[in-house]
Amino acid sequence: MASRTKTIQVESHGPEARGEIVLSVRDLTVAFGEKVILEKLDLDIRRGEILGFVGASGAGKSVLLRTILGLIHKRSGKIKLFDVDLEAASEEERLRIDMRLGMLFQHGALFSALTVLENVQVPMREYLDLPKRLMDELAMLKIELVGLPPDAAGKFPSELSGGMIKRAALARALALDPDIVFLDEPTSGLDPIGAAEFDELVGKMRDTMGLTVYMVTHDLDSLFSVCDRVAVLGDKKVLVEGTIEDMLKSEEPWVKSYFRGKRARQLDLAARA
Ligand SMILES: Nc1ncnc2c1ncn2[C@@H]1O[C@H](COP(=O)(O)OP(=O)(O)OP(=O)(O)O)[C@@H](O)[C@H]1O
Repeated sequence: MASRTKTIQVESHGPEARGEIVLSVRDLTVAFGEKVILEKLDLDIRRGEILGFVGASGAGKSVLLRTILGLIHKRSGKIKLFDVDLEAASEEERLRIDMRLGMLFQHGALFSALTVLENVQVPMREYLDLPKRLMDELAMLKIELVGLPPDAAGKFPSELSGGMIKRAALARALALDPDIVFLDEPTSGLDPIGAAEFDELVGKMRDTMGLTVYMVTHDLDSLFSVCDRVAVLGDKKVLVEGTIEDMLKSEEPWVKSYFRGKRARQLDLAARA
Protein backbone atom coordinates (compact mmCIF):
# COMPACT_ATOMS: atom_id res chain seq x y z
CA MET A 1 0.00 0.00 0.00
CA ALA A 2 1.37 3.43 -0.92
CA SER A 3 2.22 5.81 1.88
CA ARG A 4 -0.02 8.84 2.24
CA THR A 5 2.30 10.71 4.55
CA LYS A 6 3.62 13.03 1.87
CA THR A 7 0.18 14.43 1.09
CA ILE A 8 0.02 16.21 4.44
CA GLN A 9 1.88 19.26 5.61
CA VAL A 10 3.85 18.27 8.66
CA GLU A 11 3.65 21.12 11.12
CA SER A 12 5.68 21.22 14.27
CA HIS A 13 3.86 22.19 17.43
CA GLY A 14 6.48 22.50 20.14
CA PRO A 15 5.62 22.86 23.81
CA GLU A 16 5.71 26.68 23.46
CA ALA A 17 2.82 26.51 20.98
CA ARG A 18 0.62 24.58 23.36
CA GLY A 19 -1.69 25.93 26.00
CA GLU A 20 -2.81 24.89 29.43
CA ILE A 21 -3.66 21.38 30.47
CA VAL A 22 -7.28 20.70 29.58
CA LEU A 23 -7.41 17.04 30.57
CA SER A 24 -5.46 15.62 33.45
CA VAL A 25 -5.62 12.01 34.60
CA ARG A 26 -3.79 11.00 37.77
CA ASP A 27 -3.28 7.63 39.41
CA LEU A 28 -6.26 6.20 37.55
CA THR A 29 -7.18 2.61 38.31
CA VAL A 30 -10.05 0.89 36.52
CA ALA A 31 -11.03 -2.73 37.06
CA PHE A 32 -13.84 -5.09 36.23
CA GLY A 33 -14.14 -7.35 39.27
CA GLU A 34 -10.70 -8.87 39.84
CA LYS A 35 -9.49 -7.87 36.39
CA VAL A 36 -7.46 -4.67 36.58
CA ILE A 37 -7.38 -2.91 33.20
CA LEU A 38 -5.68 0.39 34.09
CA GLU A 39 -3.48 0.90 37.13
CA LYS A 40 -2.16 4.22 38.44
CA LEU A 41 -2.30 5.74 34.98
CA ASP A 42 -1.26 9.38 34.43
CA LEU A 43 -2.01 11.44 31.32
CA ASP A 44 -2.19 15.12 30.36
CA ILE A 45 -3.48 16.84 27.24
CA ARG A 46 -2.78 20.47 26.49
CA ARG A 47 -5.04 22.87 24.68
CA GLY A 48 -4.52 22.91 20.94
CA GLU A 49 -2.62 19.67 20.57
CA ILE A 50 -3.47 16.45 18.78
CA LEU A 51 -2.63 13.50 20.98
CA GLY A 52 -2.49 10.12 19.28
CA PHE A 53 -3.26 7.29 21.65
CA VAL A 54 -1.97 3.85 20.70
CA GLY A 55 -1.50 0.46 22.30
CA ALA A 56 -1.92 -3.22 21.62
CA SER A 57 -5.41 -4.52 21.03
CA GLY A 58 -7.10 -5.06 24.38
CA ALA A 59 -4.66 -2.79 26.23
CA GLY A 60 -7.52 -0.61 27.48
CA LYS A 61 -7.70 2.38 25.13
CA SER A 62 -11.49 2.26 24.88
CA VAL A 63 -11.82 1.65 28.62
CA LEU A 64 -9.72 4.76 29.30
CA LEU A 65 -11.72 6.84 26.85
CA ARG A 66 -15.02 5.67 28.30
CA THR A 67 -13.79 6.32 31.83
CA ILE A 68 -12.77 9.87 30.91
CA LEU A 69 -16.22 10.40 29.41
CA GLY A 70 -17.82 9.14 32.62
CA LEU A 71 -19.28 5.99 31.05
CA ILE A 72 -17.22 3.61 33.22
CA HIS A 73 -16.64 4.01 36.96
CA LYS A 74 -13.04 4.25 38.09
CA ARG A 75 -11.81 2.40 41.12
CA SER A 76 -9.48 5.21 42.20
CA GLY A 77 -7.60 8.23 40.90
CA LYS A 78 -8.54 11.66 39.65
CA ILE A 79 -9.78 12.94 36.30
CA LYS A 80 -9.88 16.68 35.74
CA LEU A 81 -11.35 18.34 32.67
CA PHE A 82 -10.74 22.09 32.34
CA ASP A 83 -9.34 21.97 35.87
CA VAL A 84 -12.59 20.61 37.33
CA ASP A 85 -12.40 17.35 39.26
CA LEU A 86 -15.19 15.31 37.70
CA GLU A 87 -15.95 13.49 40.93
CA ALA A 88 -16.43 16.73 42.85
CA ALA A 89 -18.31 18.49 40.04
CA SER A 90 -21.92 19.48 40.59
CA GLU A 91 -24.52 18.31 38.09
CA GLU A 92 -24.52 21.75 36.50
CA GLU A 93 -20.72 21.84 36.23
CA ARG A 94 -20.75 18.36 34.72
CA LEU A 95 -23.31 19.44 32.15
CA ARG A 96 -21.22 22.48 31.24
CA ILE A 97 -18.17 20.24 30.82
CA ASP A 98 -20.10 17.71 28.72
CA MET A 99 -21.06 20.53 26.38
CA ARG A 100 -17.36 21.29 25.81
CA LEU A 101 -16.61 17.71 24.68
CA GLY A 102 -17.22 16.30 21.23
CA MET A 103 -17.12 12.60 20.48
CA LEU A 104 -16.68 10.70 17.25
CA PHE A 105 -17.40 7.04 17.89
CA GLN A 106 -15.78 4.26 15.97
CA HIS A 107 -17.61 3.50 12.66
CA GLY A 108 -19.18 6.96 12.63
CA ALA A 109 -22.23 5.80 14.60
CA LEU A 110 -24.67 8.15 12.93
CA PHE A 111 -28.38 7.57 13.48
CA SER A 112 -29.47 5.78 10.32
CA ALA A 113 -33.06 7.08 10.43
CA LEU A 114 -31.91 10.71 10.58
CA THR A 115 -30.50 12.86 7.79
CA VAL A 116 -27.02 14.35 8.12
CA LEU A 117 -28.55 17.69 9.14
CA GLU A 118 -30.68 16.01 11.81
CA ASN A 119 -27.69 13.99 13.05
CA VAL A 120 -25.63 17.17 13.47
CA GLN A 121 -28.53 18.70 15.38
CA VAL A 122 -28.77 15.84 17.91
CA PRO A 123 -26.38 17.45 20.46
CA MET A 124 -28.03 20.85 19.86
CA ARG A 125 -31.43 19.40 20.72
CA GLU A 126 -29.98 17.66 23.77
CA TYR A 127 -28.21 20.66 25.27
CA LEU A 128 -29.62 23.83 23.73
CA ASP A 129 -33.03 25.32 23.30
CA LEU A 130 -32.82 27.01 19.91
CA PRO A 131 -35.39 27.85 17.24
CA LYS A 132 -35.39 25.41 14.34
CA ARG A 133 -34.23 28.01 11.80
CA LEU A 134 -31.15 28.83 13.88
CA MET A 135 -30.36 25.14 14.41
CA ASP A 136 -30.63 24.59 10.65
CA GLU A 137 -28.21 27.44 10.01
CA LEU A 138 -25.74 26.24 12.63
CA ALA A 139 -25.87 22.66 11.36
CA MET A 140 -25.28 23.83 7.78
CA LEU A 141 -22.22 25.75 8.96
CA LYS A 142 -20.79 22.61 10.57
CA ILE A 143 -21.53 20.58 7.45
CA GLU A 144 -19.65 23.14 5.38
CA LEU A 145 -16.84 23.29 7.92
CA VAL A 146 -16.07 19.58 7.51
CA GLY A 147 -16.01 19.89 3.74
CA LEU A 148 -19.31 18.22 2.88
CA PRO A 149 -21.36 19.64 0.00
CA PRO A 150 -24.60 21.39 1.05
CA ASP A 151 -26.74 18.68 -0.54
CA ALA A 152 -25.27 16.10 1.89
CA ALA A 153 -27.41 17.73 4.60
CA GLY A 154 -30.60 16.08 3.37
CA LYS A 155 -29.05 12.65 2.83
CA PHE A 156 -29.31 9.61 5.07
CA PRO A 157 -26.13 7.82 6.25
CA SER A 158 -26.85 4.91 3.88
CA GLU A 159 -26.49 7.31 0.95
CA LEU A 160 -23.00 8.46 1.97
CA SER A 161 -19.51 7.10 1.31
CA GLY A 162 -17.34 6.00 4.27
CA GLY A 163 -15.37 9.24 4.15
CA MET A 164 -18.53 11.34 4.08
CA ILE A 165 -19.90 9.44 7.08
CA LYS A 166 -16.75 10.25 9.05
CA ARG A 167 -17.06 13.92 8.08
CA ALA A 168 -20.73 13.98 9.05
CA ALA A 169 -19.85 12.35 12.38
CA LEU A 170 -17.14 14.97 12.87
CA ALA A 171 -19.67 17.72 12.09
CA ARG A 172 -21.89 16.26 14.80
CA ALA A 173 -18.96 16.08 17.24
CA LEU A 174 -18.33 19.79 16.52
CA ALA A 175 -22.00 20.77 16.83
CA LEU A 176 -21.58 22.57 20.16
CA ASP A 177 -18.16 24.09 19.34
CA PRO A 178 -16.33 21.82 21.78
CA ASP A 179 -12.88 22.50 23.23
CA ILE A 180 -11.83 18.86 22.96
CA VAL A 181 -12.89 16.19 20.52
CA PHE A 182 -12.37 12.53 21.22
CA LEU A 183 -11.93 10.52 18.06
CA ASP A 184 -12.06 6.73 18.32
CA GLU A 185 -10.17 5.27 15.36
CA PRO A 186 -11.46 7.95 12.99
CA THR A 187 -9.65 6.74 9.88
CA SER A 188 -10.40 3.03 10.23
CA GLY A 189 -12.18 1.73 7.17
CA LEU A 190 -11.13 4.67 4.97
CA ASP A 191 -8.91 4.29 1.93
CA PRO A 192 -5.48 6.00 2.22
CA ILE A 193 -6.60 9.13 0.35
CA GLY A 194 -9.79 9.49 2.39
CA ALA A 195 -7.83 8.90 5.58
CA ALA A 196 -5.20 11.50 4.62
CA GLU A 197 -7.91 14.03 3.85
CA PHE A 198 -9.56 13.37 7.18
CA ASP A 199 -6.25 13.84 9.02
CA GLU A 200 -5.67 17.04 7.11
CA LEU A 201 -9.10 18.31 8.14
CA VAL A 202 -8.42 17.54 11.80
CA GLY A 203 -5.02 19.27 11.57
CA LYS A 204 -6.66 22.31 10.00
CA MET A 205 -9.14 22.52 12.87
CA ARG A 206 -6.35 22.41 15.39
CA ASP A 207 -4.58 25.22 13.53
CA THR A 208 -7.58 27.45 12.83
CA MET A 209 -9.84 26.80 15.83
CA GLY A 210 -7.28 25.75 18.42
CA LEU A 211 -9.15 22.46 18.77
CA THR A 212 -7.69 19.89 21.16
CA VAL A 213 -7.89 16.36 19.83
CA TYR A 214 -7.63 13.03 21.64
CA MET A 215 -7.33 10.44 18.91
CA VAL A 216 -7.31 6.71 19.55
CA THR A 217 -5.75 5.21 16.46
CA HIS A 218 -3.96 2.24 14.99
CA ASP A 219 -3.13 4.31 11.94
CA LEU A 220 0.60 4.91 11.67
CA ASP A 221 0.03 7.46 8.93
CA SER A 222 -2.04 9.62 11.27
CA LEU A 223 0.57 9.33 14.01
CA PHE A 224 3.37 10.37 11.66
CA SER A 225 1.50 13.10 9.85
CA VAL A 226 -0.85 14.93 12.14
CA CYS A 227 -0.30 14.03 15.79
CA ASP A 228 1.74 16.47 17.89
CA ARG A 229 2.30 13.91 20.59
CA VAL A 230 1.80 10.20 21.03
CA ALA A 231 0.92 8.26 24.18
CA VAL A 232 1.40 4.50 24.27
CA LEU A 233 -0.77 2.39 26.53
CA GLY A 234 0.78 -0.82 27.86
CA ASP A 235 1.16 -2.67 31.16
CA LYS A 236 -2.03 -0.90 32.35
CA LYS A 237 -0.52 2.58 32.11
CA VAL A 238 0.96 5.15 29.75
CA LEU A 239 4.19 3.39 28.96
CA VAL A 240 5.82 6.06 26.83
CA GLU A 241 4.71 9.49 25.65
CA GLY A 242 6.31 12.12 23.46
CA THR A 243 6.74 13.16 19.87
CA ILE A 244 7.12 10.76 16.98
CA GLU A 245 10.85 11.41 17.21
CA ASP A 246 10.74 10.20 20.83
CA MET A 247 8.84 7.08 19.72
CA LEU A 248 11.46 6.38 17.07
CA LYS A 249 14.19 6.55 19.69
CA SER A 250 12.40 4.48 22.33
CA GLU A 251 13.90 1.13 23.24
CA GLU A 252 10.66 -0.08 24.86
CA PRO A 253 10.02 -3.38 23.00
CA TRP A 254 6.39 -2.81 21.95
CA VAL A 255 7.07 0.79 20.94
CA LYS A 256 10.16 -0.29 19.05
CA SER A 257 8.38 -2.96 17.04
CA TYR A 258 5.37 -0.72 16.38
CA PHE A 259 7.23 2.43 15.36
CA ARG A 260 10.32 0.86 13.87
CA GLY A 261 8.72 -2.12 12.17
CA LYS A 262 8.90 -2.43 8.39
CA ARG A 263 5.73 -0.44 7.69
CA ALA A 264 6.69 2.33 10.08
CA ARG A 265 10.16 2.62 8.57
CA GLN A 266 8.62 3.10 5.11
CA LEU A 267 6.40 5.89 6.44
CA ASP A 268 9.26 7.57 8.24
CA LEU A 269 11.39 7.55 5.11
CA ALA A 270 8.47 8.93 3.07
CA ALA A 271 7.87 11.69 5.60
CA ARG A 272 11.50 12.72 5.54
CA ALA A 273 11.84 12.54 1.72
N1 LIG B 1 -17.52 -3.97 30.46
C1 LIG B 1 -16.46 -4.75 30.55
N2 LIG B 1 -16.43 -5.80 31.41
C2 LIG B 1 -15.34 -6.59 31.54
N3 LIG B 1 -14.20 -6.42 30.82
C3 LIG B 1 -14.16 -5.41 29.95
C4 LIG B 1 -15.28 -4.51 29.75
N4 LIG B 1 -14.93 -3.61 28.82
C5 LIG B 1 -13.67 -3.91 28.44
N5 LIG B 1 -13.21 -4.98 29.10
C6 LIG B 1 -11.87 -5.58 28.97
O1 LIG B 1 -10.91 -4.55 29.12
C7 LIG B 1 -9.77 -4.84 28.29
C8 LIG B 1 -9.43 -3.61 27.50
O2 LIG B 1 -10.40 -3.44 26.47
P1 LIG B 1 -10.43 -2.19 25.49
O3 LIG B 1 -11.63 -2.36 24.62
O4 LIG B 1 -10.31 -0.95 26.27
O5 LIG B 1 -9.11 -2.42 24.65
P2 LIG B 1 -8.54 -1.53 23.44
O6 LIG B 1 -7.16 -1.15 23.80
O7 LIG B 1 -9.50 -0.43 23.15
O8 LIG B 1 -8.52 -2.58 22.26
P3 LIG B 1 -8.74 -2.40 20.67
O9 LIG B 1 -7.50 -1.71 20.15
O10 LIG B 1 -8.82 -3.80 20.18
O11 LIG B 1 -10.00 -1.61 20.44
C9 LIG B 1 -10.12 -6.07 27.48
O12 LIG B 1 -9.50 -7.18 28.08
C10 LIG B 1 -11.62 -6.15 27.58
O13 LIG B 1 -12.04 -7.48 27.51
